[in-house]
Amino acid sequence: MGTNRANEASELKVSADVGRWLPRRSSQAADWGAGELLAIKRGTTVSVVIPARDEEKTVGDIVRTVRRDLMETVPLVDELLVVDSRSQDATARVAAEAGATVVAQDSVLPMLSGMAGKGEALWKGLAATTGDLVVFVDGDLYDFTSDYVTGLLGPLLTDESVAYVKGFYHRPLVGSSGTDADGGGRVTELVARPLLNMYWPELAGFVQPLAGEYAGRREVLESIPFVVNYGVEIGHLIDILESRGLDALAQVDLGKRTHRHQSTQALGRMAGQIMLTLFDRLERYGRLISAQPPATLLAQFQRGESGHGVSREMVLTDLACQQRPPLSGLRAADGSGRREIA
Ligand SMILES: O=c1ccn([C@@H]2O[C@H](COP(=O)(O)OP(=O)(O)O)[C@@H](O)[C@H]2O)c(=O)[nH]1
Ligand SMILES: O=C(O)[C@@H](COP(=O)(O)O)O[C@H]1O[C@H](CO)[C@@H](O)[C@H](O)[C@H]1O
Repeated sequence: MGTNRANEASELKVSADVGRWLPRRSSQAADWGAGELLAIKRGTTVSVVIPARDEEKTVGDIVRTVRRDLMETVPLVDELLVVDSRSQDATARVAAEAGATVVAQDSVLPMLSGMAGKGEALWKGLAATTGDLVVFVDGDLYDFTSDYVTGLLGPLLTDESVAYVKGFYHRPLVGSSGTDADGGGRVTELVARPLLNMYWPELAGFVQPLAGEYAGRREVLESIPFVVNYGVEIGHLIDILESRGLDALAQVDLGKRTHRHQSTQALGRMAGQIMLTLFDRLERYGRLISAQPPATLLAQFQRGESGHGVSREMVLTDLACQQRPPLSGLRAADGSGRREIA
């Protein structure tokens, strides 16, 4: 099997474009200090948006860290919003007590019927904030530091040709039997990376294409649709590549990222959502025309009362790729010209 490490002389190589992109658009969080960025920031405003569904255990520390380091000590961040994504726990209270502005996902743009999903929370967070630059940080992180935010802002504040920055990190998989130092990112390694390398090899240089920490210019984020479920990240990457080119994208090494892990079956549903998003983009951008559109119903089997002759419970989920339109279109329709339209 033709396998080689990139630094060995061998016939296998990523494309010349990716080879040029990697050193030019990859950096480290340590390259960007909060004080230096504050000096560069001037009139540019920054919003941090945290999508949070049932994150009472972790969201408070993340909020306190952003407030302490990047709003009180160095006022780099102007707005800190937690989007309470239909939580059943004390996420909203914990986030508010820690100093965040909190908005219920379904209360944003209430004229629209609410939808469930991470992408919905992110899109509503974008609508409910006003910053020129928007930083998205997951609410289930255990080792978040404010370097995540300064690292993501660095390329955006120092290079106007950069539109969108993804974090990357080592991703331990923490389980009951111990920690696998690089076992995390299971859907990334098993689904997203292989498919992106097959159909969008221009994106092969992204170390963590599904990273939940990323930042972008508002005008860019408001110009693209948001898949309302876990397909949101892969949808962003493909849409921005197609609309603005690879050089508008960058990535920053944020060190290590530990987060709450979902079950294998939950990741199966996530994988299906990501695949359906990718198939939707394959059709949208003419990279693959399928005679038969993929089905969206996923059947999974769990221990449970017998049925269907297989002595397991069959659990059905519709993974359809539903999406919100670019916010810029809503704003135009709203006619108010107001940046915040929620
Ligand atoms: O419907 C949802 C699903 C997820 N999330 C949040 O999105 C982030 C990433 O989701 P999750 O941890 O479930 O994904 P994973 O990191 O396991 O891939 C977390 O802060 C979740 O609370 C959300 O706000 N709404
Ligand atoms: O990268 C992945 O494979 C998944 C699952 O990570 P783990 O295997 O639980 O470490 O996590 C990411 O994927 C989601 C879909 O794009 C993002 O929304 C999450 O923020 C990100 O953690």
